[in-house]
Amino acid sequence: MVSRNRSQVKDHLGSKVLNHPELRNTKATEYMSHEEKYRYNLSRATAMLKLIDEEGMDVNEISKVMSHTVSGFTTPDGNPLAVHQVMFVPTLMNQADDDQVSRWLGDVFNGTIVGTYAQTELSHGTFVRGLRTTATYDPASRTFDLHTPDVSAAKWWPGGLGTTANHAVVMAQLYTDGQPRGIHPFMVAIRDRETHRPLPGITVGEIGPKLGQNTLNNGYLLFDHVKVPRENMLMRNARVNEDGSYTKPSHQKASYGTMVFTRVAIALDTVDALQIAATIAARYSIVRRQGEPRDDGQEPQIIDYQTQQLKVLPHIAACYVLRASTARLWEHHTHVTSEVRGGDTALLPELHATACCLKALVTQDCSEAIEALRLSCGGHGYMTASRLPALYAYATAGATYEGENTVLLLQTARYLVKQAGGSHAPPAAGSAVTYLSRPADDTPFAVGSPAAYVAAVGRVARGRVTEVAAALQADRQTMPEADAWNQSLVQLVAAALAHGRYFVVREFAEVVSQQSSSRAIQQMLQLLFSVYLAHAVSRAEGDFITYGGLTPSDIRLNRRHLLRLLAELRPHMIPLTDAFDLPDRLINSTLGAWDGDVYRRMFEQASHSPLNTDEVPASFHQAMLRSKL
Ligand SMILES: CCCCCCCC/C=C\CCCCC/C=C/C(=O)SCCNC(=O)CCNC(=O)[C@H](O)C(C)(C)COP(=O)(O)OP(=O)(O)OC[C@H]1O[C@@H](n2cnc3c(N)ncnc32)[C@H](O)[C@@H]1OP(=O)(O)O
Ligand SMILES: Cc1cc2nc3c(=O)[nH]c(=O)nc-3n(C[C@H](O)[C@H](O)[C@H](O)COP(=O)(O)OP(=O)(O)OC[C@H]3O[C@@H](n4cnc5c(N)ncnc54)[C@H](O)[C@@H]3O)c2cc1C
Repeated sequence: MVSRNRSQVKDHLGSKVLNHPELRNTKATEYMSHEEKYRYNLSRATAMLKLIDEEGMDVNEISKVMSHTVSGFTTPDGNPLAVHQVMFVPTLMNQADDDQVSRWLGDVFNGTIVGTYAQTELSHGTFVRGLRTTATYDPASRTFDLHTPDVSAAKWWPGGLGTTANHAVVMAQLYTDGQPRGIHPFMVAIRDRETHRPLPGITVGEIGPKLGQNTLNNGYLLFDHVKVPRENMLMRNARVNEDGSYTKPSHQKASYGTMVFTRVAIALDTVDALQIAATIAARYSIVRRQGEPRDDGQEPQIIDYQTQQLKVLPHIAACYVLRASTARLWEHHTHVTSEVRGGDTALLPELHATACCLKALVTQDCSEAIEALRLSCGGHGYMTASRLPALYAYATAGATYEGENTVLLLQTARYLVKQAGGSHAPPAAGSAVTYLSRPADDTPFAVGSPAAYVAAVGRVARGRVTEVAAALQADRQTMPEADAWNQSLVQLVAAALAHGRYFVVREFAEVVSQQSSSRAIQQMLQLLFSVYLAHAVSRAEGDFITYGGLTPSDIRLNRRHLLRLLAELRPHMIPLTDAFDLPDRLINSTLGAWDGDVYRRMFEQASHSPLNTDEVPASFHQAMLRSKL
C-alpha cells in the first residue's frame, strides 16, 4: 500500500474508525467493574487490530489509528493490545532474522500469536544491564533454559501480559559457554494457543489497579526452567550457533532498538493528549462566565482574566511547537532505522540521545500542561467526565515508562558532555549538537524578535552543557567516576532539558520559515512561536540571565511582552484549537464539546450514576440504618 503522510491518514482512516460497525457505538465505562472494562476495551482493541490488518496499514497509518486521539475513543481505559502493536511487532520486524520473521509473522498478523514486551522486573526497570532473568544455552539439547532466580526477578509491568498475550519477547541475560553475554531478546510462548492456559513452568497474571490506563493489562511473569528452542533467540543482531559459539551484534545496544522506537512514538503521541486537553480547556474557558458583571451586564468569560490566559494559551502554542519537532523526530527515526538495517550505525548515538531527550521533555511538559489545564477548569475539571484526569494519567505514565525521564535525560547529558569535551565521534552534518563546537551565537536579545529568543535559548543550552562538562571534568580528577557523575546529576539533567528546548525551538523556527502557502498562516505561526518563546523564558528566568545574556530589564520586558502576546492570541484561541480537527466523539468531554452545551451535558452524565437509579439506594438501608448511627 502506498505510504500516506500523517495528515492524509487522519481524514481517510479517522472516519473508518469512527464509523466502524464494532466501534461506532460506545459505552460509558466509569461504572463498569475491572473485568467488564477489560472485556469492553479488549473487544474494541481486537476490532482495531482487524481493521489495521484489513486495511494493510503501514507504520505511519498505524501510528495514526493507535494515537491517543483515536485510542481514547477505541480503548478509553487503555489498550490491552498496545504493547503487542507498538513494541512486540516492531521488535520482531527489527530484531528477528529473515527466517524468524517468515516463521512468526503470518501467525502474528492472523491474530494467532498475541505478544508483549517483557523486560522490566520487580527489582529492575531502569538499569537494564541488571536484569536477572537468565537464558542459559545448552548445546546438547539446543535449547535455552529460561529461569527466574527469585521473586524479585519476576517480570512485572509488561502491557497485555496480564491475561491477553500468549507470547512474549523476553529480555534476559544470555549465558553461553558459561559466559554472560548481556541482555538479549527471546520469543517465548507463555500460554497455550488453544486453551490460553499458562504453559508448564510459567506463572503469569495481572498486577492490579493503577493511577490510570487500567486496561493496559499489565502483568507479571516467572519462569521455572522453561526450555526454549535455540531458534527462538531473536538473531538479526547477535547470534548463538548450535555449538554455543556466540557472535556479537554490530552495535552493542542493538537489542535496545525497540525502546528507541517506542520513545519516539510516545513523544509524538503525548502531544495528541495535550491537544485534546487544550481544546477542552479553551472551549470551557469561553463558555464559563463568572464574576462581577461588566458594562454589557454579563459576567465575564473566564478566558478574559489575564491569569486564565496564562493558564491556557501557552499550552495551545506548545501543541503546535511540540507537534512539529516530534513529527520531525519520527521521520528522522525512520531514516536512521533504515541506515542501521543496512549496517551503518553512525547516526544511532545521536538518535538515541535525541529520542531520550524529547520523550522526557515532551512528557514532562505535557503532563504539567494538562494538569494546569485541568486546574483552569475549576471544580468541573476534577470530574472524570471532563476527561482531563484520564488525559493527565496517560501523559504522566509517559514520564515513567519506556525509560524514567531523569534517567533518559542523563543518557542525553552523557552524549552532550562527550560532544562538548570532544571525546565522541564528531557529529554528522545536520547534527543537533554542532552548536557545542561553535562560538556562542551572540545575536543581541531583543524582545519581539523570535530569532533573538532562539539565539538566547541556544546560549542557555550551550552554557548549561559546557558548564557541567567542565565541572564533571574537574571532579573526575579528584574522585571516582561514579561520584563525580553523581555530584553533577542535577546540572546534567538541566543541561539535557536545555538542549531539548533548543532542539524544539530550532525545529519550529524552520517550520515557520518554510511555511509559504499563506501569509496569514505564517503570521499565526509566528505569533504562536513568540508565545512559546516568551513563555519558555518566563519559566526559566534565572537560566536566561545566567547563560542566555538577558538582563533583569530584559526579563521584566519579557514578562510584559508575554502578557501582550496572550491578549493578541486570545481571539484566535478557538480557531486554533478547532484546527486540531477533533470531533466531539474523540474529545469525549462534558466541558469540551463543540457546541459548548456544558451544563446540560454535566447533568446528563450525572444521570448515569447507579446511585441515582433509586430515590433511596439499597445501600443506605444496608449500611447506615443497620449501624448505630
Ligand atoms: C506502531 C506505531 C504506533 C505508534 C503510536 C502509538 C503510540 C503509543 C504510545 C504509547 C503506548 C506505549 C506503551 C508503552 C509501554 C511501556 C513499555 C516499557 O516501559 S518497556 C521497558 C522500557 N525500559 C526502559 O526504557 C529502561 C530504561 N533503561 C535503559 O534504556 C538503559 O538501562 C540505559 C538507561 C539506556 C542504560 O543502559 P546501559 O547501562 O546498558 O548503557 P550505558 O552504560 O548507560 O551506556 C552505554 C552506551 O550505550 C549507549 N546507549 C544506551 N542505550 C542506547 C540505545 N537505546 N541506543 C543506542 N545507544 C544506546 C549509551 O549512550 C552509551 O554510549 P557511549 O556513551 O558509551 O558512547
Ligand atoms: C503504565 C506502565 C506500563 C509499562 N509497560 C511496560 C512494558 O510493557 N514492558 C516493560 O518491560 N516495562 C513496562 N513498564 C515498566 C517501565 O518501563 C519502568 O517502570 C520504567 O522504565 C522505570 O523503571 P523503574 O520502575 O525501575 O524506576 P526506578 O529506576 O526504580 O525509578 C525510581 C527513581 O529512581 C531514580 N533513578 C533510578 N536510577 C537512576 C540513576 N541511574 N540515576 C539517577 N536516578 C535514578 C529515578 O529517576 C526515579 O526517580 C511500564 C510501566 C508503567 C508505569
